[in-house]
Amino acid sequence: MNGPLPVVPVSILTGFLGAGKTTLLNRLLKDPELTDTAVIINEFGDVAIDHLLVEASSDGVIELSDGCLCCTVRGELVDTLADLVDRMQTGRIRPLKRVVIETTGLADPAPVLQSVLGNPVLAQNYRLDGVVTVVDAVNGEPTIAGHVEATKQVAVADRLVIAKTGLAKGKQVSALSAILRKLNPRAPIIDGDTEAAARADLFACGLYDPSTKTADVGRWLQDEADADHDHAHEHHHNHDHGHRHDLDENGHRHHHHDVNRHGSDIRSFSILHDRPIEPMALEMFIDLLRSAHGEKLLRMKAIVAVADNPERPVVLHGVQTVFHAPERLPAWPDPADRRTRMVLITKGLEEAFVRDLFDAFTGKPRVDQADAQALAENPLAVPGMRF
Ligand SMILES: Nc1nc2c(ncn2[C@@H]2O[C@H](COP(=O)(O)OP(=O)(O)OP(=O)(O)O)[C@@H](O)[C@H]2O)c(=O)[nH]1
Repeated sequence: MNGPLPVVPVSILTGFLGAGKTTLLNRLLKDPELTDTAVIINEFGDVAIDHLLVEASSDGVIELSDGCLCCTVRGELVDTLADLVDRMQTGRIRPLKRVVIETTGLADPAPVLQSVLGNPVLAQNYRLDGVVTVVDAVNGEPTIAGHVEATKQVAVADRLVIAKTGLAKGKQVSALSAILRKLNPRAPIIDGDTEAAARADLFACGLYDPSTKTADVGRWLQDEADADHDHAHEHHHNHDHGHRHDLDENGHRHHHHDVNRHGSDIRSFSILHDRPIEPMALEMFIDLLRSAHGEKLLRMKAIVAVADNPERPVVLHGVQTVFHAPERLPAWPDPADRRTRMVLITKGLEEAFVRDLFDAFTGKPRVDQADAQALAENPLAVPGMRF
């Protein structure tokens, strides 16, 4: 390619677990204005599902499922952005018009911003063109109250999109809007069901300017810039280790090592299953998990081979106590891998318990475990949850 490449705008799409980021992205990617957009998805956990569900051409979606935001950001994200420049320069891909980075729901957005804003090499080819934060109309208020990451995601935003307004009750949306306004006085609040949330210009925010945000935002970014220096040194010695980071109540980040733990009791794990699952067994497993432990289930995402039609997998989404209506896909996104994959992010709920429950319903025998028949006698049911 001749001549310098145009500087590519980078958008950050964030929001807590299950808020509706991928749904919004899928809608936006239908806008022809967003052709030649690269999407970088960072998933928390060891089995990635999101990239299968983003309806863009597969070579336009890059998956970073390292699981650790600050490692990913300092390493893989920067490498990925640099690699895209290289591919554009050597003509292997067409010049990109935009890059969208969808963070994990548990992401502290400050390190993501800092790595794009603060990297002198990337700054030659990219400019940070704004942060879009999705907030769940139903779960948003308790989520912000309970998770400092969610507060930070709101505070750094240039645009706040409230998703699932159609599911909200009473004054839920106005109460949530008042909270958002306090945390972020300037960002427009957009109803996710309106046309404004379906057009590419949602992403065109103009050069990211922390001075338009609350004083907290500037402080968090400064913390990251300072941590960058120490962290680079630390990683030089510890690169192969897992990693976790906790935020204290002021949003300061502390580093620890363990790949799938963000808080002391937050865990991510996955379940893989080779054989199609009977619809009834699946239904009962979900019913029991949701009704008995929904509060501890921050997120559940699954692509499932159901025995009644294994060629057409079912996608399941659980967000705390809310289970969304299951969706039948027309076919497997990757025909070479038709295994059931389930990713769970829990707070205070043990992996072994969930695995045993799943095994009981899918027929894996265990002498010390109630079988599916016994568990089936539990009369709990989720309205609308039928396969
Ligand atoms: N009714 C309704 N459901 C929605 C809306 N937005 C998202 N959902 C549902 O909410 C669930 C989670 O949506 P996703 O888009 O996967 O959420 P996410 O923020 O990408 O989730 P993570 O990547 O796990 O953090 C899915 O079942 C969606 O269909 C909305 O505006 N209205």
